[in-house]
Amino acid sequence: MIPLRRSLTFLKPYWRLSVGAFISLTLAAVANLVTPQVLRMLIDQGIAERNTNALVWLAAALVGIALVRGMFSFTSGFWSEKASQAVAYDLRNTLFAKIQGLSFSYHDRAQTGQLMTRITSDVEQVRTFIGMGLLQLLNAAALIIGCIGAMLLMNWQLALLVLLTVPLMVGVIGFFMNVVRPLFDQIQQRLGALNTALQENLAGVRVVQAFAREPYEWQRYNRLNQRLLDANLQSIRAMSLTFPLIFFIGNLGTLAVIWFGGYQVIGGALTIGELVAFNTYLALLIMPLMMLGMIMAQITRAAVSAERIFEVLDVENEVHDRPGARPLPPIKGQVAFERVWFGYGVRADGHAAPDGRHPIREEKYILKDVSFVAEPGQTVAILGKTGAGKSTIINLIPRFYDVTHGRVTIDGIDVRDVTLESLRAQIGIVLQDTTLFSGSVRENIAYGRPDASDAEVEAAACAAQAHEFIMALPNGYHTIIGERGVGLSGGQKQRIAIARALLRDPRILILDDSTSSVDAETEYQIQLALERLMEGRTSFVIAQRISTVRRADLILLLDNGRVVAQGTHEALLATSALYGEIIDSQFGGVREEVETAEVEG
Ligand SMILES: Nc1ncnc2c1ncn2[C@@H]1O[C@H](COP(=O)(O)OP(=O)(O)OP(=O)(O)O)[C@@H](O)[C@H]1O
Repeated sequence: MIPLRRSLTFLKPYWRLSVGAFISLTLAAVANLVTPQVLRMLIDQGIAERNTNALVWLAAALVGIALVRGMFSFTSGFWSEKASQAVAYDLRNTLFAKIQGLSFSYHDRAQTGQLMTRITSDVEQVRTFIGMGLLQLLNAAALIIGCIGAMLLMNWQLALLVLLTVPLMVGVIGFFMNVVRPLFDQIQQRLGALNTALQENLAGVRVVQAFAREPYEWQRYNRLNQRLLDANLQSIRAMSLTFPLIFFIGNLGTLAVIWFGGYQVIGGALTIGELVAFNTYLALLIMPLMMLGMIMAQITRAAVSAERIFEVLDVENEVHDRPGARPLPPIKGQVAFERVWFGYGVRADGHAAPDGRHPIREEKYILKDVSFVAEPGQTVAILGKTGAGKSTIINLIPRFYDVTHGRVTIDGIDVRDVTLESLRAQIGIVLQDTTLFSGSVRENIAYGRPDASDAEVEAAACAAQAHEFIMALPNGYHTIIGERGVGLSGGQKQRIAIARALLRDPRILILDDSTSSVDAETEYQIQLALERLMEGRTSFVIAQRISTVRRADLILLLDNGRVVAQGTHEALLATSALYGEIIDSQFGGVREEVETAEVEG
C-alpha cells in the first residue's frame, strides 16, 4: 500500500480540489445520516400523531436534505474526478520523461509493451482510485462510523446484535483481498505481455507477412489473450462469490432488526419511527460495507499498478550526469580511448581491469583494453568480423553506455565529467536504420535544431543531396512523412538523416557508410552527401565500403573485442594478415585491385 500512498503525493498541487471534494463528501454523508432521524420524526410525530402540519414540514425537510445531498455528491464527485485527471496527466508526463531518459542498458532489458502498459493502463488504475476509490472509501468510512454511532445511541442492545454481523463481513472482505491481489498483479503482467506481442507485430508486420507467419503470430497473440481472459475471469469469479456472501450476511442483520426490534415495538420499548430509522441506518450501513468489497478490489488493483509505476520511476539511471558535471565547451574533436574495458551489464564496482591473468573474467568483456587516438578532423574506420565490437565502440563516445574501466576522452576531457546534453549536442549520428518521426520533412531535418531557419534547412538538404527529391514531393519541405504521410525510400530517408546531422554541425560524427538496397545513382549521391558530412569532422565509420577504408586516416582492426592492429590501409596491408583476410572476405578481392593500382601508379 506504500506505493499507493506515494501516488497520493501527486495530489499535492491540486489540494484545493481535494479539500473541496472532501468537504462536499462530509456534508453529503451528514445529509445521509440525518435522513433516518427526519424519517423517524415524520412517522412518530407526523403519521402516528396524525399531525398533518408536521407531516408536510418534515416531508419538505426530507426533500430539502435530498437536494443538499445531491448537490454535494455532485461537487465531491466532480472535483475529485478533476483532480484525478490532473494527477493522471502528471503521472503520464513524469513516466514518459523518465522512460525517455533511461539509458540504453535499461531499454535493452525492458519490453516496450510492458512500458506502454504502465504508462496507459496502470496510470488509469491509479487515476480511478484517486478519482473514485478514495472518495468511496472515505464516504464508506464516514457512513459506517456515523451509522454505527447513531444505532448505538438509539438502541445499544439492538445495535450490538446487528453489529455481530460486521466482523463476519470484514473477514470475508479480508479473505477476498488476499485472493485477488496476486490476481490483479497477474492481470497487469499479462496485459503487458499482450501489448508487447501487439507492439512487436505492428512494428514487424512486414516481416511477419514476408515469412507468411500470420497463423503463428495469430496463435501467439490468441494464447496471450486467452491467458489475460483467464486471469480476468478468475478475479471476476472471486468477486462474484464475495458480494452475494456479504449481501447475505447483511440480510441476517436486517432479519435481526425486524425480529428483535419488532418485539420491542410490541412491548412498547421502541416506537415504529425508531424501528424504521434503525432499519434505514442498517441499510445505509450495509451499502458501504458491500461497497467496501468492491472498493478494496479497486484499491488492491490500484496498489499493484502504483507499484508498477514507481518501479519505473525509481529505476536508477546507469548513465547520468555526475554531480558537478559541467557543460562540454566547444570542442576541436580529438577523441581518445584509454585502456577501455567494457562489458554489457558488467559493473565496475571498484574492481581493477583484468590483467590477463584471469582469462575467465576477461570473457565478460566485449571490449578489451582498447586504446587509440583520433585527431580532430580525422576519419576513423572501424573494421572487424561480425560481433567483434564495432558498434560497441561507437556507443561509448556519446555515452550510450559508460566504460567499465579506462576512459573515453574528448579534447582530453573524460566524457563522464561533462553533461550528457552538451556532449551529445556535439556528436552527430547517422546509422543505416534511419528513424524519422511523423511530421513534415522540414521538421525532421530540423529535429536536432528546431530553431534553424528555412535557408539553413535547405542548405543542409542541398549538401545532403536531398533538396531535389524533396522539391519533387507534393508539398516540398512541408510534405508530411511517416505514419499518415507519404512514404520515402530507404535512400531518401538516409539522405534526410544526413541533412539532419549536417544541420547540427557536430564536430564528431558517427556513421554507418552502408548504402544497401539502393540503385547506383542513389548510392553515388549518398556517398557524395556522406563525404560532405565528414569534411572537417572527426568521423567514426563502421566501414562497409572499401573506398572509405582506403581514405581513412586511421583504421581500427577489431578482433573479439581487442584492437589487434591500427594504422592506415597501406600500413595494415603490409603488417596484418587478419586485415588482408577481412579485406578479402568483406570487400571481395579488392586487395589485388589495390595492389595492381599501386603497381600501375
Ligand atoms: N545491448 C547489448 N547487450 C548485451 N550484449 C550486447 C549488446 N549489444 C551487443 N552485444 C554483444 O556484444 C558483442 C559485440 O556486439 P557489436 O554490436 O559491438 O558487434 P559489431 O562488431 O558491431 O557486430 P556487427 O558487425 O554484426 O554489427 C556481440 O557479441 C553482442 O552479442
